Amino acid sequence: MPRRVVVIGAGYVGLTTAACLSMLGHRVVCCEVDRGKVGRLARGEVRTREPDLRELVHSGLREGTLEFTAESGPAVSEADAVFLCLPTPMGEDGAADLSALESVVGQIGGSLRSGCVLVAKSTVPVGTSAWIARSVARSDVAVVSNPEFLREGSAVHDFLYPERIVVGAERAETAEEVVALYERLHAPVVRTDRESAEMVKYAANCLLATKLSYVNAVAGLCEGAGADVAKVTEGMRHDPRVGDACLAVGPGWGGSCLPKDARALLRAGETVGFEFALLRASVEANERQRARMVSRVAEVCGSGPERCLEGVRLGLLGLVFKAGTDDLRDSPALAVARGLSRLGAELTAVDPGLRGDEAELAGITLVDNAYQAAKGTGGLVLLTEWSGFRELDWRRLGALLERPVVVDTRNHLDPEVVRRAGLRWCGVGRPG
Ligand SMILES: NC(=O)c1ccc[n+]([C@@H]2O[C@H](COP(=O)([O-])OP(=O)(O)OC[C@H]3O[C@@H](n4cnc5c(N)ncnc54)[C@H](O)[C@@H]3O)[C@@H](O)[C@H]2O)c1
Ligand SMILES: O=c1ccn([C@@H]2O[C@H](COP(=O)(O)OP(=O)(O)O[C@H]3O[C@H](CO)[C@@H](O)[C@H](O)[C@H]3O)[C@@H](O)[C@H]2O)c(=O)[nH]1
Repeated sequence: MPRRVVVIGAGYVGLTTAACLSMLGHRVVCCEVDRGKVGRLARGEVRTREPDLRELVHSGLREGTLEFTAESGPAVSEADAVFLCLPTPMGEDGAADLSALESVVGQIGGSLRSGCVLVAKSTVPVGTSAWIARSVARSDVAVVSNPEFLREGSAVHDFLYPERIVVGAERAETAEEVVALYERLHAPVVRTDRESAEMVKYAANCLLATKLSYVNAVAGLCEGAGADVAKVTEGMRHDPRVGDACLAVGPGWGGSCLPKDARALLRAGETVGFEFALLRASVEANERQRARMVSRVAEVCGSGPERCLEGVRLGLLGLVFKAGTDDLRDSPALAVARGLSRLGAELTAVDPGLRGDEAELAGITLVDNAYQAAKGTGGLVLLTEWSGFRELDWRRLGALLERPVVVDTRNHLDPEVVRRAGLRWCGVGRPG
């Protein structure tokens, strides 16, 4: 049955949720504090780089099932369900910063329609939904935890074809109201209490992070032992208990979620007297992985016996945290770039996801293509796995480079193709 839904926050999660729920037949109002963004979205200008998102927003606007506003009051007073899709970034002590959530809950609590369900979709520490319920302090409003599992770069697809929908509620009837919003998705539903739903999200993200740290560590071991991590992971992935996902080595894991969620879970453990040593080791291994990639580039591209990078020009292929996004938040690629810069390297980069006006790029020259990035440099460093990097003309690149070498921190390129063009290819955990 079509419902009146309000989504608060028009970021990756909020805008995707709003656009997809309107596509599923609900009447959606998306509230956003950034008035500039509201104006742009209302005109159909979608800057979030996600496949199919612009088309869904356009269709919702055209059909009149999707609206954008900066004023949440009128919309929430008529809504059957209000989704909180607000940022929960890392606070100073590592815990999730809930200030955006606190301020919105304080603002809207009194305006919610009687019978409305307030849905916490942001990633929040265990106990937050119960806290929201206490703050709203209304027996006629239910608070439900419904964490989101979409990945950037495939947000719309992940929302519309979820592996599972997790709904944590105090009462079965309220859970069913949220489940009904998604009925057209035919996804498996996990019904639970609010606290367990909140924990599912952290436990899942932190397991993925730990798996990534593990595979990066196996790559390090392969180097010393003379094994090839590509063959090792190929041999592992056939076992369904290991699974196919998160086995690609890289310069460490990053993005807006995994690092902050790992820190938040560690902090949450501390507050209840539980030292999550395994997770802490994963976080530390991830820091070492980023540093290891900086050292690797210095070994290969540095000069003199010290392998010094002072004044060495390097071309970087990719800066965003993974291919398919424009997101630089906690990007391992950017962290490695900064590490190289601290050692005195001069950096030119290309990234198909970036426009060039990003503040985080301080000191890195962004150019339009890999050939410009390579020209006159003492080596290329591949940091993000954009598919276009596989199609490059390596002979042409080799001729432009002062030193024909590429450090591939993601084992993304075909080493034979690169070598046939006369360049040295250095991967991670692989011979060469
Ligand atoms: N990005 C992801 O892939 C992803 C996936 C699953 C879950 N999450 C979680 O979802 C939550 C949101 O993440 P995101 O990546 O969409 O964040 P985001 O930073 O992309 O978007 C948040 C939006 O909320 C807006 N906002 C801030 N304060 C507001 C207020 N008072 N009123 C209205 N709007 C306000 C911001 O302007 C911004 O547009 C976080 O808890 C995150 O951990 C993110
Ligand atoms: O085989 C892999 C897979 C990922 N990564 C890296 O790991 C990080 C995270 O990747 P990914 O999980 O694809 O990105 P996100 O979009 O941040 O998605 C994660 O974080 C979201 C926010 O919580 C969750 O909803 C998703 O389920 C969870 O996968 C990135 O730096 C990737 O480059 C690898 O190095 N190798």
